[in-house]
Amino acid sequence: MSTQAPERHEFQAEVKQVLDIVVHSLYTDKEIFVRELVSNASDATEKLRHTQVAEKDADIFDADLDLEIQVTSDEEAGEITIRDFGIGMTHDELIENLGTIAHSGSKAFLNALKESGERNDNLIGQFGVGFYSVFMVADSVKVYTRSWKKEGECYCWSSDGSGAYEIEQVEGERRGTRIVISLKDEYKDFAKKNRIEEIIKKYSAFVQFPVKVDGEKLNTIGAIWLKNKSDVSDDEYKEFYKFQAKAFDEPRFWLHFNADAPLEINALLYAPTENMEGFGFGRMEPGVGLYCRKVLIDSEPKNLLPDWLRFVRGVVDSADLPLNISRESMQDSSLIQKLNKVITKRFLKTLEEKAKKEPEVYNDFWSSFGLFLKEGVTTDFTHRDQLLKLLRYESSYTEAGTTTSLADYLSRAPEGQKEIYYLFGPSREAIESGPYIEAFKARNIEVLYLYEPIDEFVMNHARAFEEKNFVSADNDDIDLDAIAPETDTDKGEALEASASEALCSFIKEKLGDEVSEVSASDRLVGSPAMIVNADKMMTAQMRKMMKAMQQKAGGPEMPGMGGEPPVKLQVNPRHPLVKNLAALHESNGELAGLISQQLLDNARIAAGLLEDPSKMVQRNYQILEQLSSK
Ligand SMILES: Nc1ncnc2c1ncn2[C@@H]1O[C@H](COP(=O)(O)OP(=O)(O)OP(=O)(O)O)[C@@H](O)[C@H]1O
Repeated sequence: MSTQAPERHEFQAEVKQVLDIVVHSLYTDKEIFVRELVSNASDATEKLRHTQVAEKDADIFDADLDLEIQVTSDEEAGEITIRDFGIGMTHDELIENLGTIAHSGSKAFLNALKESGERNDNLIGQFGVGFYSVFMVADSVKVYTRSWKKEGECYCWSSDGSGAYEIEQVEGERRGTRIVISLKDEYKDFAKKNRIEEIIKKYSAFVQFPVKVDGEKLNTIGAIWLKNKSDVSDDEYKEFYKFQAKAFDEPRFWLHFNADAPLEINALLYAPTENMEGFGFGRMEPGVGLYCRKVLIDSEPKNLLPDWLRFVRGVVDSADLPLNISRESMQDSSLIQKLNKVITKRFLKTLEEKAKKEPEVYNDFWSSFGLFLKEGVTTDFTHRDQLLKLLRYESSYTEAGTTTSLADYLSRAPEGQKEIYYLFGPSREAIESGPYIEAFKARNIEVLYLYEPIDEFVMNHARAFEEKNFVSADNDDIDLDAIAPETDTDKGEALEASASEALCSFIKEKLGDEVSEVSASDRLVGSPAMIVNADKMMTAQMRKMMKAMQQKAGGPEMPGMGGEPPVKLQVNPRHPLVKNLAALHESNGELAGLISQQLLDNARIAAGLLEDPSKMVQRNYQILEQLSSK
């Protein structure tokens, strides 16, 4: 019997949007509404169980109820009821949870919808619209609920899925939530007992509480992470991944292990196939659930794994966890730190083994998730050495699209090579057509190719691998001749030393403050000139990137970042253009001056340093004009 008149509430605008799409969608797997509601029932029951164990003297309403999920149906009336004895909801929680879009699933759905820019029914299946999915099949839905807190009332929330819902106070509900679904005529089939049984078996095999249809328990698999590996089939592992991570992809691989020391741990960790961050869905939240003897402590514990492993999904169960500890203090506890250490180490070891025994699987993983490992190198000192072994890069030795490890790189390096060389560029083609690689190629010295902005930070943070420093190949004081002689010695005559000196001082005079030094170099083979970097800490690219970041942020200038610092220019005394210039600067100083300027700008382009080409284009015309007049 109602003690107050029903209240009418409008759904929040975003919920209306979701409901409109859900109700009118042509998505074919309508049955997923059962999965969503059973999963909500299970979550609510988990929360209740956690309260029971964590707060020994919590005053729980209806404390003696069994923790199970009951499903009943009435085929004739076209009705399904899903009931749990979980935490239930108060009046305000009903409004917050079922009237707004505060929860994760529907939010991700709306974002994905915006991203894909068009109506895409499949997104419902991929992201799950949670509770609202019931309106794909229901005419009306009633949610009877009673919160676990001793003091409280029972309520009935009801809606037909159009713009509004009602909340009414009712009497006599037990603790938890009872959802009564009145099916649309065309979906009355779902109320058939065998149909609902089939759906529950399909989607709810891993639910941690008994799911009973008309009193008969259907789900039997339960906590597979506590089982022996030999008792779990690959299909069960895959299904559990989809269930636990609410994933729509397959797992790439998984790691199932238990340990007794220093802590008792049962863990099942998955590497997903898809990198959702790569799809532009924003930063992933950690998704490895933390359990103590099957009791969920926290589904998204923050510090259980390092941040750069946030793509990993799965379950960690430790019998050593104290249950009566708040989630907040749990996050920083030394126990979590210990778990973190053990699990991270094991996961990294698995990656190392994959790389060794199944290189294709690892390389595939690397191309989707390598960025996370690179992030690890730059942020996680503890695991840096292990992570460095897992890095993969293209190089001047590999084919396009294939990569090398740092260890393999070193195994090929000539005896005298004390450093690991890399070049950063937008693509393989860009790096290979630039001037920097020439001298290395001419001596068969391998250079790693870095394509992503984070790579330079990786090199900078890591500094060295197996005591060999990472050095950018555009650095000015690399003594290549000390490592290996040039293989092709037939490069034509070089300018006389005196002529070359005279030319360098002419160029320096013409370029003024734009260059700090001009010198002849035998590092160049096919290019006339290049800019070399004298800053050991920062490559020119990195300097440019930091400056851009700074300008974007509108912050104060970092020291050493203001204006363009003068660059060091090296010219190739064997190159015909340079030889011509040596003769020209005596007969036609004006044209030789213009060509010197052009040489510098071309070298800037090759180094990725030319920001405004307009001056260069004007000068280019001047040069062409002078040449064409001859
Ligand atoms: N049976 C239930 N008992 C108690 N609370 C519930 C129940 N069903 C839903 N809720 C509440 O309503 C909220 C919204 O549910 P919904 O299924 O739409 O999203 P969700 O489960 O939070 O998100 P996701 O589907 O991404 O896990 C839940 O977060 C929960 O707080």
